[in-house]
Amino acid sequence: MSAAAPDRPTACLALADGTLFYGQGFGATGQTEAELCFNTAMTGYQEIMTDPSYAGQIVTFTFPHIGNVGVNPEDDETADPVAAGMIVKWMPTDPSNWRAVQGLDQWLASRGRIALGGVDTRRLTRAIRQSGAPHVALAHNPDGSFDVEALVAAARGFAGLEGVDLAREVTCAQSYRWNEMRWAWPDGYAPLQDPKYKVVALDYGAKRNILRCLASAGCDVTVLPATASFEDVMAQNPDGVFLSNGPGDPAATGAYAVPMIRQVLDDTDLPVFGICLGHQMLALALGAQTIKMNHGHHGANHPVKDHDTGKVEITSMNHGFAVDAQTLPQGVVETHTSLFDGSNCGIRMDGRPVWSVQHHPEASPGPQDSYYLFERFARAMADRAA
Ligand SMILES: NC(=O)CC[C@H](N)C(=O)O
Repeated sequence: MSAAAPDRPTACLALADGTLFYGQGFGATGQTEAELCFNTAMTGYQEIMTDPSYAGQIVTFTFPHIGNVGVNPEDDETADPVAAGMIVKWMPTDPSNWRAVQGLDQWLASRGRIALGGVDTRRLTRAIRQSGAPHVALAHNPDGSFDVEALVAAARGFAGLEGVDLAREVTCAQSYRWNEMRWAWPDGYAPLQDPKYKVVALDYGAKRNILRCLASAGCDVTVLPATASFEDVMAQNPDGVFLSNGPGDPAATGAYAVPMIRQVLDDTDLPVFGICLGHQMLALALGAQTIKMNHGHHGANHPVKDHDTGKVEITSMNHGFAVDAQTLPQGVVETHTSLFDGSNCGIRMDGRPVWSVQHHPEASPGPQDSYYLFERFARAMADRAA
């Protein structure tokens, strides 16, 4: 199939500035509004689409061949796709992989997610880089008729992600215990074995592989809803507290998450570990500020420097906000920075086992260079118990 827009387009993407991209629709029909980002990962589209951190966003994949391996039940990061939609250069071909149970097209359709294929994703990516992540409306209509003015108006009407607490929408309704470890060939996910540390994980939109990595590092994880109180956390009698990734504006989620984290820091000596939104929550609780980035970081090959060891880790990234390193208070050390743009990628409290990173060490999808952070968390809990 051609990468050029088909003669009779069945989907249309409108940017708030009025730019239009026509192509071929797949997945669900209808219309959706969101912020648009691009992701440079070459693999892992199913994990990306089901990462709850993508709520409120449509993902443009810069890698042109997306959908080739279909979808399977093991690679979901949560029960349903959470990204609002997807944009690809080439229309997906029939899946060819022994793990596939469904094609990407049917999977998206059955889960109500709209997709657009056959557009020039390089042009779209350049537009995002130059002008910042745009607000967009994406319509898929098999009869090919589009009210373009209404579509542009819908894009302009999208309120954006700033000030929006999306963690509340994707968090679990009730607490639960996690009981699965990381994937190991040939057996797949093994059940939790011999956990040594009791960990409470605050679910702001947690990816399953984070919970698996914690389990593989020896943690018996109880997942609590994002709005859990300090008392709810302490009722679990934890050895450590984990703050998950998640969607939306950290400042908005911080309105209720920060006071709880502050109390953990003030009233306990528990090790604390945060990832992505959890990193931003910890930074806010320590008195720093977060900022909206131009087009964020979304990919699986981002170099990050660990200042403690001098080592560079190749990481998985997905964030549109960042911790403003200029606002880190005394007693908080910048531990990691992005080698792409120098933005903050990690902090730690001086002299305490309290730290967090902006990147995704669970790497689903992505390289596994940063798994050591889970083991470091386990060691901190062991040291505290000793
Ligand atoms: N992956 C995440 O946890 C993302 C955090 C936050 N929503 C951001 O976009 O920066």
